[in-house]
Amino acid sequence: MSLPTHVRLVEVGPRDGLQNEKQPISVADKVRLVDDLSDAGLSYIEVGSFVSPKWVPQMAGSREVFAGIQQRPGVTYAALTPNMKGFEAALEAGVKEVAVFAAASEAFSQKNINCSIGESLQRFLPLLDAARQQGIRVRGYVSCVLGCPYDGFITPEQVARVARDLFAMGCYEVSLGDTIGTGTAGDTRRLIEVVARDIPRDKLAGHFHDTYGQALANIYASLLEGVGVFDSSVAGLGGCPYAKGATGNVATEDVLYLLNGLGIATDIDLDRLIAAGQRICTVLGKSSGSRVARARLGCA
Ligand SMILES: CC(C)(COP(=O)([O-])OP(=O)([O-])OC[C@H]1O[C@@H](n2cnc3c(N)ncnc32)[C@H](O)[C@@H]1OP(=O)([O-])[O-])[C@@H](O)C(=O)NCCC(=O)NCCSC(=O)C[C@@](C)(O)CC(=O)[O-]
Repeated sequence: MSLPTHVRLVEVGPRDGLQNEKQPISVADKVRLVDDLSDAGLSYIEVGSFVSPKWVPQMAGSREVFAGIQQRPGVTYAALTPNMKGFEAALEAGVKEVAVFAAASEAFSQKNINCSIGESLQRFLPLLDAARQQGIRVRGYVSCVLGCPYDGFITPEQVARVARDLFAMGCYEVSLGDTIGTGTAGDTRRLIEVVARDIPRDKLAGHFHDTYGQALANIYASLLEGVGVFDSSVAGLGGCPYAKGATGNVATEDVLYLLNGLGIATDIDLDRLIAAGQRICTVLGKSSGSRVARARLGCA
């Protein structure tokens, strides 16, 4: 299979990247991050989540962040919504695209959203119905596709069942999340092969955490399998509050460098992206998780 000529990057830094940060981050800093990312050319930005503030306190200000950002034409600003309550809050905040999130592992589903996989899918049904009526697009996530922090090994067939259900329910795209970053390129190819029996490859996305340093290899493997959408996080920020020890998503800067090297178009400006990452890293008081940013800034 030949490589795609264009790839869409879904920037999850403001959501996945920040949700696990313990220190308070001001709405102004979050707004600045989102605006910096759209300035850099990102066309899809996950801005926040409408989840319980008791579960993920850092996302409590998502409504204010949506109110503060400059919404540029052609850019999708999305939010996670686990249930109808979250969906309604997102609508009130003017959100035009949302994502629901399920897991391939029962234990992770319980820890993350306090219900079984089956119950989570039932919860999403009215949300997807309401979204259809309102003309809101819904993206679907499946977590733990290449391993679970509680259940360990996950088969591609387990993932395929949940992905197929999300797609059949009306999610226009399903993002396959290697939540704990243990997957390898071989695992990734086998996973896509199995999931693609039910879902067209151009409706799949890859979401790779870089815990074991395999994320770029897994993205390359996914490209070879015909997947052309990847989630990434500026400066490699992040981690999941319900997956202890998991590091951030693959850094957007590093993915962009890979894609540029393959001659795959993205319309993203690497220098501006690095600057956006540096600014938020300064706010957080940490160094960038992007190898490319560190090399370019002379601090590799
Ligand atoms: C799903 C629930 C709400 C269930 O949590 P629950 O406790 O079972 O919910 P409940 O319906 O029993 O309600 C309990 C309380 O939460 C409130 N509540 C209920 N829903 C909402 C809402 N939407 N927004 C705000 N508040 C809400 C509700 O009003 C009530 O408030 P109280 O009466 O106690 O004051 C909870 O477990 C939750 O919020 N979980 C979110 C976890 C999360 O955000 N995890 C990180 C995102 S997933 C991820 O990072 C993985 C991903 C996507 O990146 C891919 C990958 O890497 O794998």
